[in-house]
Parts: sequence; structure tokens; C-alpha cells
Amino acid sequence: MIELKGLTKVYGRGAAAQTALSGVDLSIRQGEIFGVIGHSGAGKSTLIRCINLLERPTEGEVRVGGIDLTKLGRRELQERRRKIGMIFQHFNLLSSATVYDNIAFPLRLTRTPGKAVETKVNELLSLVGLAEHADKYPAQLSGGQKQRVGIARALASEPDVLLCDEATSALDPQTTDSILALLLDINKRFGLTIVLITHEMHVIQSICDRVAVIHGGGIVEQGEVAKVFLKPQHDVTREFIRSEARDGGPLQAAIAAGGADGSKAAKITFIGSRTYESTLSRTASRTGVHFAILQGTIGTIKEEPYGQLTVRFEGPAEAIGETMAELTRQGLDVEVLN
Ligand SMILES: Nc1ncnc2c1ncn2[C@@H]1O[C@H](COP(=O)(O)OP(=O)(O)OP(=O)(O)O)[C@@H](O)[C@H]1O
Repeated sequence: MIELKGLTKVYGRGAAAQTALSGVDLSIRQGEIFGVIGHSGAGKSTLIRCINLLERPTEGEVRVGGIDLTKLGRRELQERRRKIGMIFQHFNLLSSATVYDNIAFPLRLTRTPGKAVETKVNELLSLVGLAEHADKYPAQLSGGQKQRVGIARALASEPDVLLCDEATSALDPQTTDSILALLLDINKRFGLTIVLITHEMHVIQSICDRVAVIHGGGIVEQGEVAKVFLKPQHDVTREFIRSEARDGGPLQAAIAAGGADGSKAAKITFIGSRTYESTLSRTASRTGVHFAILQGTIGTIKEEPYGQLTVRFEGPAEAIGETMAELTRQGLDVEVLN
């Protein structure tokens, strides 16, 4: 659906030149929710703004639905852009227009007949849960409601792609979750491809199918969210996950204590229905090994449950080895930590 090839963006020239993106390749599938995560200055905004050419890349291809947007003339680009909706961190609403008129704006721009505008806007108002607020002005709305207006406005042109530029960064956690739920609902209902950028792992974990981690203008890691989240390969990814999990010194000390006394620490990952099964305790009782839980998380990635436990096994080395082998046979992921 979206193919970025060799995408490079350099701002400025000569001594002041600043490379924001260098040689980025990304392939985003139709109907998926694709997240790009990175620290401030990593190049996220530049990347997402290159997808609709709000920012023109210095080099590279931007293919949306098979068409390289960088090769289009002004008029054709304008036409194609209508099918790429966008929402923003600070909503970018017209402050002097009502909720209704903000949503109607893109439709009036393309001279849609009045009756069709009315039908469409009313449909969108109820989709985003703002039917009772049609006549209010943005200043009378909460942040979450403003973003709902932004989403309705972006959907007015029936886009096939929705770009979300830090769409929940200005919202509190509860409102963030309600906006994420709305985006997921829209994705399912209309099969809309969603690309979002964020600096919060929670956003990725809640609704994305796949994720790319961007650092210093390049993609350092990408893949299915469950894989990247549960088995991060790059230090930047680990940092994002650690900052959510807040594990620290005591856990590391408990892991390191193993080895000396013959115990073994391991991180065990369960995904899907396995999360709620008693595989670990059954296996340990069969092999006669004891275990202490040093840290544990149970949660969901998108709508799939997962569990990740850091445990210390105590017992004869052979029995510990057999326990880990059996857990692996049962389909759990076992990573030995010491
Ligand atoms: N218009 C511009 N002119 C010059 N340099 C820019 C411009 N926009 C971005 N940059 C630089 O490009 C790099 C990437 O910026 P970008 O805004 O894409 O990162 P980001 O990951 O979105 O960061 P943030 O989350 O802080 O917005 C940064 O070093 C930034 O200073």
C-alpha cells in the first residue's frame, strides 16, 4: 500500500545542512496499523510528512497505492492527497468554525452538494460520538473531543490512508485510550490503513500490527509488534520497553545472584491462550524444580494476551535444563539470563 524507498531528507544546505532521514525503506500493508516510534529528533515527523509530501524528500520514492507521489504534477498530487487523511498532535482545527463546519470543510472545498455534505457530516459526527456538539466551537471542547473532530474531518474525504502525527501526545492517558480505541474501530470498520508516529510504546502496544523503530534518521528495527516488543534486538527499542516496565537494580542483582548458587534465571514469554495456562507450574512440579518469580507482566498487545515472567529456577542443574527444554517444547519462549 505504502512503499518508501531510499527516502532521504536533508534540511538546509552547505554547513547548515541537517540530515533528518537517510535511506529509509519501509513497506506498509493495506489495512494494517503501522507505528513508527522514536525519540525526539529521530525523524518521525519528517517521515510521516513525506508520505503525503507535506515535506518533499531530497531523494527516494514515496509510493502510495503503486503511484510514486514524487513524480506527480501539482494537480494530480492534490487529487491523490485527498485520499490521504491526516490528524495532528495539536488538532489544527479552524477556531472560528463550529465542529460541523470543521468537518464539512474538506467536502465544501471539493464543491460537494449541500445535501451530501449534511448527510456525510452527520454520519461522521455520530461515528466519533460528537452528534450533540455539532454547533460548538473548538475552544468549548476538551482535547479528546477536538481530536475526534480532527478524525471526523480527516475521514470526510473517505481516505484510504490515515496519517496520525503524535495524535495522542497532548492527551491524558484515559483520553489517549479512548482515541486509540476509536482509531482501531475505524481501521476495522473501513479497512483503513493507518500510519502513526509516537514516542510512547503504550500507543504501539495498544493498536499497532507492526512497528518500526527510528533512530538518527534510520530504521533500526521493525516487525510484528509482539516480536519487537517481547524480543527487542536494538538498544533503542530496549530503552523504550524498559522505560515502560521500570525494572531496575534489584531485579538485575537477583538475576546475577544465580550462577553463584547454581540457580538459573530465565525470561519466559507466553503469547495468546498460553498466557492463561498453568504450563510453568505443571512442568516445574513434574521435574521437581522450584521457582521464584522475580518480575512479571501480563497484558495485551493489540487484542492478544501475553505474559512475560522473569523467574529463578532452583534445583539440580539437569532438572533445571529439562524444565527449560520442556517449556520450549510446550511453545513458550525461554531466554536464559545468567
Ligand atoms: N524545517 C526544518 N529545518 C531544519 N531542520 C529540521 C526541520 N525539521 C526538522 N529538522 C531536523 O530534522 C531532525 C528530525 O526532526 P523530526 O521533527 O522529523 O524528528 P521527530 O522524531 O519528529 O522529533 P519530535 O518528536 O521532537 O518532533 C531533527 O534534527 C530536526 O532538528
